[in-house]
Amino acid sequence: DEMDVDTIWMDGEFQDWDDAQVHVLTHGLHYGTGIFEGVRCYDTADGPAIFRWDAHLDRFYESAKPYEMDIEHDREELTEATMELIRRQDLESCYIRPVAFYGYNSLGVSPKDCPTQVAIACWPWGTYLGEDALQKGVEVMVSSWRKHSSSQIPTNAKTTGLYVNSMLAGEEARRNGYTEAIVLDKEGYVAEGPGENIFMVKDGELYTPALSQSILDGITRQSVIEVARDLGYTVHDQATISRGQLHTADELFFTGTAAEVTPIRQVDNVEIGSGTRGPVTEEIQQTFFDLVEDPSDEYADWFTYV
Ligand SMILES: Cc1[nH+]cc(COP(=O)(O)O)c(CN[C@@H](CCC(=O)O)C(=O)O)c1O
Repeated sequence: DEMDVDTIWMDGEFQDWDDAQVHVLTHGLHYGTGIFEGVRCYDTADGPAIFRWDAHLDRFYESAKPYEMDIEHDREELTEATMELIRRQDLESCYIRPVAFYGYNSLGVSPKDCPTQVAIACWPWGTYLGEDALQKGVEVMVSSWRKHSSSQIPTNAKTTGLYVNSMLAGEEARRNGYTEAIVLDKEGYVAEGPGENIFMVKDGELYTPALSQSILDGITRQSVIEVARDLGYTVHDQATISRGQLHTADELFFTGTAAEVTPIRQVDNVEIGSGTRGPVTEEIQQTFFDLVEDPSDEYADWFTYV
């Protein structure tokens, strides 16, 4: 059914979608000084539920800290606003985008007297990397652009300005006929995707780059680590993965709120394992989707019902 969205919460009020606007001299527009979240609400067996809302809220407030952004709305207000947005628009499942940014006052790199603005929008968002991506996997290339280093910018903060690096890498891949990129860190080790974390399967064990490797501490990454260990897998969650290991991996997959669990079937035209979704990837993907469809008691606290 056509779920149209028409409302955005902005600075404490619900506004019509088209009225939720900012001035062209907004600090965040000129200098990338915004922080944001990507969260999914799933239509579970017991109704719409937001996946790991508390962890996403934690990260939202943490991301603001390096930039001294003062988010003047507390967790309860942001939670209530989000629930109301979902209810008002009859969204059973949706993608939720909270954003905070330095607004309009004076221009100049220092945001000195610019207000911090906050907005939340929700919309239906299907499979992030294409319809058959979840089943068949995607073809990626290793980008010629490297990830910014955590010594140059807080890569653990989900900062809007960081995503020019993601756009450069992702668009380079798509210009070359691939669905997505894999981005190496400045030392040349595997970091993550433009909008996803990455996992490698080798000899039945899972590996994912260390948080020190200039990557975002993904909440889906955290969830997959826990679920995989509960399934009995050994998970090396502070791994260093070289580019060469990408080609000799048995399996590779992306994780992310938007990407969920997406298999990678080729890197730079080299087939990975069987050249399609691998068995470990399939088991973890299936467990993830079963979980968000019908939450089990074990992970009950990962779900905030609308
Ligand atoms: C750079 C990056 N790394 C890892 C992740 C995975 O994090 P998590 O969602 O907490 O598991 C994301 C999420 N990317 C968000 C934005 C996507 C977009 O296109 O915008 C997302 O998946 O919502 C990233 O942007």
